[in-house]
Amino acid sequence: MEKKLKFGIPKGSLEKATIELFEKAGWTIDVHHRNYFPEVDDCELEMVICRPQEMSKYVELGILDAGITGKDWILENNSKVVVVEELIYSKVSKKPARWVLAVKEGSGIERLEDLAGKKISTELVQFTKRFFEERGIPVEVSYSWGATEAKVVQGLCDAIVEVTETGTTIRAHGLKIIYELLITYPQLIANEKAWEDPWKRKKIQQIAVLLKGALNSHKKVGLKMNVPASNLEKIIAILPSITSPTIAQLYNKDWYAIEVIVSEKEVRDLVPKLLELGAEGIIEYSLNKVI
Ligand SMILES: Nc1ncnc2c1ncn2[C@@H]1O[C@H](COP(=O)(O)OP(=O)(O)OP(=O)(O)O)[C@@H](O)[C@H]1O
Ligand SMILES: O=P(O)(O)OC[C@H]1O[C@H](OP(=O)(O)OP(=O)(O)O)[C@H](O)[C@@H]1O
Ligand SMILES: [Mg+2]
Repeated sequence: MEKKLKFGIPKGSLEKATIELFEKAGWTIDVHHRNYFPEVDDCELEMVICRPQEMSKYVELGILDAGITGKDWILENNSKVVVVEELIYSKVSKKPARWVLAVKEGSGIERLEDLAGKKISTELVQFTKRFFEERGIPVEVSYSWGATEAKVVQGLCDAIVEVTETGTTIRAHGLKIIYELLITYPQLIANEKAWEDPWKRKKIQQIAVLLKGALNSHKKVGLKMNVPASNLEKIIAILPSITSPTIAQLYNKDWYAIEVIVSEKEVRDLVPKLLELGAEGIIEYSLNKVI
């Protein structure tokens, strides 16, 4: 029988970034209009689009073998799953999403203790309840279906526990962050039984390595150049190489070819220095993966 791994793609905030990451990693995922079972160009994979809030429950139950969701929802659900890899990406940036406690500017609420007896609105109810219980601060936590920032502005609650990436929404509502509860990244999680199955584990690891490799190549480029033997050491000394440089002697010449991976923004300062030291034929190329 043909083997397949059932893999969950998060719907919503992370969907686009996740599909783009898979593309860079080598898998094309085609989402057909209003269909939650996208096509993927790998007969060993079956993709399912699933709400990130529920993903860890499905992975824990084995309905999905593996999937990607935020650390926040795994903690909220208290799910028993294998965390295979933390993947550093977000909705629009590589910055982490942060769950913060925010209040109306001028509310007089400055510290966690000031919230005793007050109302908090959030999507992350269980996590927030546990957070305040552990600190012995009695608060009333109620579930918000979204657009949470508006609720504190309207006076429906005294504070919110909300996720923020760029800070735009918090700023747009004139809110003030008074505490950071959790930094969250997407995590690749696996069902415990699936992880014990050698075929499934290998497939999950293949995905993890390639997704990580695709993320590692972010804002990095490859540089290739020829350098005279007389300046080889000087040139190597100024190369901010992420990996050790590859060096090969050119045929029949007192010259060497050097290849390095550097961060994209270092190139503009590096190139003039390399030219000064006699480097020639400098080539910069983009990278898909760094593994
Ligand atoms: N603006 C954001 N920037 C970065 N990450 C976010 C943002 N909003 C949500 N996330 C992260 O994406 C995951 C899913 O978010 P969330 O639970 O809010 O659902 P959603 O994808 O935003 O759906 P919807 O768009 O319907 O609200 C969570 O792990 C969360 O941390
Ligand atoms: O810091 P920022 O970059 O502004 O991002 C934060 C906003 O993004 C999410 O909203 P989402 O789009 O998920 O809407 P929702 O309120 O319907 O969940 C989150 O709930 C914040 O409102
Ligand atoms: Mg949301």
